[in-house]
Amino acid sequence: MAGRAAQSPSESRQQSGQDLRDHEGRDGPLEEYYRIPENYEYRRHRSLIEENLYKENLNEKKLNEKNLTEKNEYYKPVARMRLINNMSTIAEYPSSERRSNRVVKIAVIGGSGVGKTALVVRFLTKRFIGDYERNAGNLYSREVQLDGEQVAIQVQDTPGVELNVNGLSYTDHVTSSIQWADAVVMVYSVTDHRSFDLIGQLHRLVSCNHADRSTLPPIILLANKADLLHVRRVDVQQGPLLASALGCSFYEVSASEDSQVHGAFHRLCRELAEHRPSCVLSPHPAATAGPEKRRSPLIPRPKSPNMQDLKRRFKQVLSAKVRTVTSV
Ligand SMILES: Nc1nc2c(ncn2[C@@H]2O[C@H](COP(=O)(O)OP(=O)(O)OP(=O)(O)O)[C@@H](O)[C@H]2O)c(=O)[nH]1
Repeated sequence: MAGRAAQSPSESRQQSGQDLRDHEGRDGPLEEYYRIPENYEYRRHRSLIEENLYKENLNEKKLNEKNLTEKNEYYKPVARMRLINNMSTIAEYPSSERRSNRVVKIAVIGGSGVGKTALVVRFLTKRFIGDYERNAGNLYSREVQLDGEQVAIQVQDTPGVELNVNGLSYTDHVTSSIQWADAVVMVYSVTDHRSFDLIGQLHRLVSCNHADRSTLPPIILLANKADLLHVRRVDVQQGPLLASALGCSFYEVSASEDSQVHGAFHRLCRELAEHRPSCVLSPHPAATAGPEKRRSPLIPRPKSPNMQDLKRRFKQVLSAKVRTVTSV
């Protein structure tokens, strides 16, 4: 472990940490924990608007109530969406009471758009993100039970690597993630032969950049998007053949259908435990560091799309009142 970067590549970029509690893919704790409370300002606006509109026009009040209902409904899905969208700002170490002593660091590398982020999010939250947004490299964290031990798994998502005429094209983030990691997940998409073609070179990149150059870290190869049979471009046999040539485990997975994703990540953690049984896992920083800085427990409240409208209407109501007072 000597010589490894103590901090994750994303650590310095994390502006506002948020806790990721044990959500195990269940809606309950997730909603409960990430629910965004109505704030005072909003409640004040709402009551004033309701009161005045009721006096002014019943139909308009109905319309306003509809808006407010939509607004309240708006919070829940947005809160959940932001869990996904803001995972890069989630604290590396959950402030769970069940604090783990150990940390497993995994880097996920592969071509662009192969589904790295979708796989990480699927593994950590059991949810699928259908939207594509090119990522610049985010760190995700979750606590799990691994062979009876509470372990913090940190997964470093990395920007997509490209293959061009000069060879591999990648950012420093990719190499620093490999240096930081205890284990590596290489991903290609079965729908994109180019992403498969660069796996051999990615493997070389890992062997050149891993902190402990004498031995390779545990590596698994994932063939993602297995659900997209109709646009398949990489034969079923090619993946296992390449994996055995490179000496790594192979899984054909689908982040979209949650096929094999969890099993693959768990297998990697087990391999890691077998690989270095005594010093396999980095000690959890909290176990060695002083008291942890307190982090804000909630995700920043999203801006309401109706707030501008509410403010405008609020002003209208007030100016109407002023007019009434002046005319009296
Ligand atoms: N059908 C299907 N779509 C998937 C699967 N995994 C990912 N996708 C979709 O593929 C697109 C790219 O997924 P991402 O997870 O953003 O890919 P990425 O590798 O992180 O991409 P970069 O940020 O460019 O490196 C998204 O639209 C995902 O919804 C899968 O297993 N099946």
